[in-house]
Amino acid sequence: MTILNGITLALSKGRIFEETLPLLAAAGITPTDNPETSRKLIIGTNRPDVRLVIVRATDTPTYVQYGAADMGIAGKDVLLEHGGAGLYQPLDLNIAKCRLCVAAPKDFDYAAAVKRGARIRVATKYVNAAREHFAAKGVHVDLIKLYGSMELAPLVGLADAIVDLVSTGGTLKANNLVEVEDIMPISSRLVVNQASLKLKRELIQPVLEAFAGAVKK
Ligand SMILES: Nc1ncnc2c1ncn2[C@@H]1O[C@H](COP(=O)(O)OP(=O)(O)OP(=O)(O)O)[C@@H](O)[C@H]1O
Ligand SMILES: O=P(O)(O)OC[C@H]1O[C@H](OP(=O)(O)OP(=O)(O)O)[C@H](O)[C@@H]1O
Repeated sequence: MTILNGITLALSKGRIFEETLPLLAAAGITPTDNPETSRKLIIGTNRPDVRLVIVRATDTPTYVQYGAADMGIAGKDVLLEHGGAGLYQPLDLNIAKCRLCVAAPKDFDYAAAVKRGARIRVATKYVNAAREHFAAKGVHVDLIKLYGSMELAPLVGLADAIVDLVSTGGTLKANNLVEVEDIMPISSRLVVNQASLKLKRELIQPVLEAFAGAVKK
């Protein structure tokens, strides 16, 4: 349940939590525990009217959609798969930046396979974004849903290619894969429950403005 006289913000551990700390600081919010070391899933802050809930990155939009959290921070990749129902997305926070791309083993000629209209087996966690991308390009694919370690799939014959997030390119390189198509840039967005925005505007609006002022261009 959300706190009636306050706001609940859903965050995932790791890069989103770390990169959100400066934004929270700009809004005058300091968490009282570190989710990396604490096992607590509800974390208080220096402000009695603001609390954090620690969720899986892919679950953030769901908590906010159903009002279990008033606000949250989620990657565009996650929002594309969720669909965005019930969510207001007022702000690109420009954090957790990476890109969604198609990658394949060095010896797989992706361009040639596309050209001859072959059916390509693609493993990914991002089936909605992948389906849309390949449909727009007229590429025939069989999508295989995975929940992580996509880079392994082409190495063991599960797929010809993958759709995954890339940042430094280090993970692709370590697994002898190369990027063959860029799909879109990814960053994390602030999401707000549409009802909370109306009912708790006086609490949410200042946080929104502080975040907007602290966003790095
Ligand atoms: N290598 C990366 N560099 C920068 N940002 C990234 C990178 N990988 C993922 N992200 C972004 O950070 C978000 C959170 O990633 P994180 O690794 O914390 O969760 P996850 O392991 O992908 O999700 P889940 O725990 O639900 O499986 C992703 O949704 C994406 O938008
Ligand atoms: O291009 P790079 O800088 O190597 O980053 C890309 C990797 O980052 C993400 O994984 P993450 O680090 O989130 O691991 P996880 O999916 O196991 O959480 C993504 O799924 C890639 O595997």
